[in-house]
Amino acid sequence: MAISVADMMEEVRRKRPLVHHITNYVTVNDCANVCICAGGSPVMTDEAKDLPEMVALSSAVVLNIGTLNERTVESMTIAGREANRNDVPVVLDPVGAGATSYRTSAARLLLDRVEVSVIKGNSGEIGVLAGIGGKVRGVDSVSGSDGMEAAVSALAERTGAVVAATGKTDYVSDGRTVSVMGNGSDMLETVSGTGCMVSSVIGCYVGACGTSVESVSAAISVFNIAAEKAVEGGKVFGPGSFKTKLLDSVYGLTKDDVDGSIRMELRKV
Ligand SMILES: Nc1ncnc2c1ncn2[C@@H]1O[C@H](COP(=O)(O)OP(=O)(O)O)[C@@H](O)[C@H]1O
Ligand SMILES: Cc1ncsc1CCOP(=O)(O)O
Ligand SMILES: [Mg+2]
Repeated sequence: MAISVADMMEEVRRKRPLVHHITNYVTVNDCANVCICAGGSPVMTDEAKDLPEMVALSSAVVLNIGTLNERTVESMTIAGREANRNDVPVVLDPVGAGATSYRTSAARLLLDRVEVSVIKGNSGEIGVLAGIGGKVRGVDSVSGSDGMEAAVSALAERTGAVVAATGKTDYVSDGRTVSVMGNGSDMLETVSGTGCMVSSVIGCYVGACGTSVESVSAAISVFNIAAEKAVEGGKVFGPGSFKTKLLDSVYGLTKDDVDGSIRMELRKV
């Protein structure tokens, strides 16, 4: 029988996967904290000499190009290749792909150099990488979600990765199955880094439960249900209090919260 989202949440908390990140300097602390709240153990390092041992110890590697530069793209290549050698899943967050040609080519270069297990971006970034013409301004998607179900499936089929596109509706596919999810809160758009945080939570879930449409979807659902619960608590007065409540809510989410709120549909491609 397939393992439920609530059971995967418990599995992550039980296994406490070590999630290695090379990520951006805007949201790095939020990624570390959400990783702990979700049940994982974060570590951030991008020094080439530190990478082989750290990656070998890790349950997952998250590569986030939000504040990329020539040195960190090389570090991401080293970390990704070490992860491949050690059978450690790699999550790529192509932040800002499509906004500039440098970001788009860096995302493509990493996909060429590294066997990536999960590609997770907003709908604009995934639209660009899938070739359906998403629009990205800075790090934000300015495209709608038209065609995303086909886009995630096509990119998954082309790359062999599980592909996730986030937004008001979230889509995840491995090229055979697509999951379509409707949890979340529009408050998530008022805080920088919620997409980066989702990538860290995905790192926890693939690290503890393996890479699949189900585990990636579970991570997104847990994060988005936590956002709903944060707002329902009545103590959110704006983006600042929302971010604090969001972390509390990821930390305290119960199996009943998940089972009572989840909005996820699995479809065959
Ligand atoms: N309008 C919305 N309503 C509900 N959830 C949203 C909305 N926009 C984004 N989200 C959620 O916020 C998180 C970040 O998604 P997104 O804004 O697409 O990424 P990014 O921050 O990388 O641009 C995801 O969990 C996504 O499902
Ligand atoms: C604002 C900004 N600039 C470079 S990285 C970054 C954070 C992006 O976070 P997210 O992808 O979660 O919106
Ligand atoms: Mg993002």
